[in-house]
Formats: sequence, C-alpha cells, structure tokens
Amino acid sequence: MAFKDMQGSKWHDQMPNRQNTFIFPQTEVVLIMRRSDSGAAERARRRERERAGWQLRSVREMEENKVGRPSRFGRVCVFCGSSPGKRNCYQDAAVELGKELVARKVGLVYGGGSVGLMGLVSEAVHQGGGHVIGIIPRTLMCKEITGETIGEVRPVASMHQRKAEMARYSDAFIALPGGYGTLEELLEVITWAQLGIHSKPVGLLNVDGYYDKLLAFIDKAVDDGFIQPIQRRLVVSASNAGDLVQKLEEYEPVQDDVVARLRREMEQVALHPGNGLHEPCS
Ligand SMILES: C/C(=C\CNc1ncnc2c1ncn2[C@@H]1O[C@H](COP(=O)(O)O)[C@@H](O)[C@H]1O)CO
Repeated sequence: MAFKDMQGSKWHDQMPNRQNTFIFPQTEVVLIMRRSDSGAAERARRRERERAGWQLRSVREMEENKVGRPSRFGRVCVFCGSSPGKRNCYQDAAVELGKELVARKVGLVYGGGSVGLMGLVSEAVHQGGGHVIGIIPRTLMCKEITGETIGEVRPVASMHQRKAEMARYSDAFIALPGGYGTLEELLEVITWAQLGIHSKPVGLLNVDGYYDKLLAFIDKAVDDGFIQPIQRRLVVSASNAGDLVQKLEEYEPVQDDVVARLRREMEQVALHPGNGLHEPCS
C-alpha cells in the first residue's frame, strides 16, 4: 500500500508517524480492511486516526482537486454572531467550519475576541494548528466586551478600518449565522463585489435554513429588478462547511461589463489619486 502527502505529489511506502498529516488512500484501505478486519475494529481504528488528525480521503478525490490539495485561499474571513445562538446546530457549524479551514490549510481572519460563534470558530482553527488573525477596533479591545483574542491580534482605529482590513487580508468571505453586525459585514462585501472593488467569493453558511429568508429576499430583489440576474451569482450558499468551501474554491468571478469598467476606473484612481473622482458616467 502507498500513501500520498498533503500536496499529493509524493508516494510513500510506509504509513507516516502521527506528527505528520498524510492523505490516506481510502479506497485501498477499505479493500484491505474488508479482507482482513472486522467492521468494528476498522471503525475503532478509523476513529483513532481521526482523533490523531488524519484525513481520510480517496486519492481519486484528491487528484480531482476536490479535497486534500492546498486550497486556492490563503485566508478566509468569517463573519459570524458575537452571540452563540440558541440552537446547538449554530455552534456545531462554527466548529465544523473552523475544522474545514484547518483541513484545507486555510488561515482565518475574523473580528477578534472570544464571544459567541466568533470564539468557537477562532478556537477551532487555532486548536487545529491554523493561523488566526483577529482584527479588532481598539475601543472593543477590553476583555469585558469581546473576551480574549487568540492568535494574531491586529488592533485598528475604527469599525470602518476593521472591515477594510478584514477584506484586504482575505481571499474569500463566509458568513455563519449572526445578527446585525454579521449582516452588515456580509452585505458590504457583496456590495463591494458588485461594484468591482474586489472579485473574491462570498459564501453564506445556511445552517439549518437560517438564511433561507435572506436568500428568498435576494431572489425577490432580482425578480423585481433591483439586483441584476448576473449579480445573483455573487452570493454562494450551502448548508454545510465542506460543500460551501468547495463551492467557493470553484467560484469564478462574475464577468460584467459595468463591473469591469468600474474596476478599471478604480484602478486608475488608485494609481493616480484625484483622477476620475468627479468624472460623470460615460
Ligand atoms: C456589544 C456586544 C458584543 C461586542 N463584541 C464584539 N466583538 C467583536 N466583534 C464584534 C462584536 N460585536 C460585533 N462584532 C462584529 O460584527 C459581527 C458580529 O455581530 P453580530 O451582531 O453579533 O452578528 C462580527 O463578525 C464582528 O466582526 C454584544 O452585542
């Protein structure tokens, strides 16, 4: 039996020790276990390997770029409730998302602190050995309000600067369930994508239908002519972390002439400050 490493580039003869994380060619394992093991023994060993941080993936999946290969994202920004929510499924989803990022070797950017779902997702990434950046306004930095931030803390001057920095450090955005703060952050990055300020994917983790009504509202806005049908694609959604991150990996930015023109104009303004700022639309 042979094993592949995380990059899927090298084959190894021996099972690596526990300090290393290797991809285990699941299809071969299943065959071998069926020949020589009882189901219960294999399940126990599987649980043990999972506890030890092994990732059981089929080589076929890995080679199809579905899992196991390094992600196209270096860091993902997660917006989520500063409260835990009243149902366990929200807390479970925050931990699941953190683990998914770790499995893909993707770092986390979030609003800092340890309250609510923010604390759960950041702790899951940090405990899994992933990199965490908490971007937090100085005014919110007292522990009574937000608790301790784990990982790298980046204090900023204002809420506005926080959102700009969160966007700058990240390659994609995900919203877990949350309240006003989460919605505001989410809608801002969608609006920025619509205006061509960035072309990074935006995902909604629609845990147990939490965002069904928001998605229905977006569809209504498309039907009623307030959102262009092509811009509907700016919001990606899935009910679980694995599917959502995979969809974001496969996301291709919306190609829209207006967006392209706005992006060119903004690049011009960035290169030559003052240019075009007061130009009328052509
Ligand atoms: C005043 C309260 C909590 C303050 N704690 C926060 N600490 C850090 N970041 C926060 C906090 N509250 C909001 N945020 C940001 O908004 C999102 C969460 O807001 P929501 O209204 O809870 O959905 C989160 O992504 C942070 O960036 C008690 O309310």
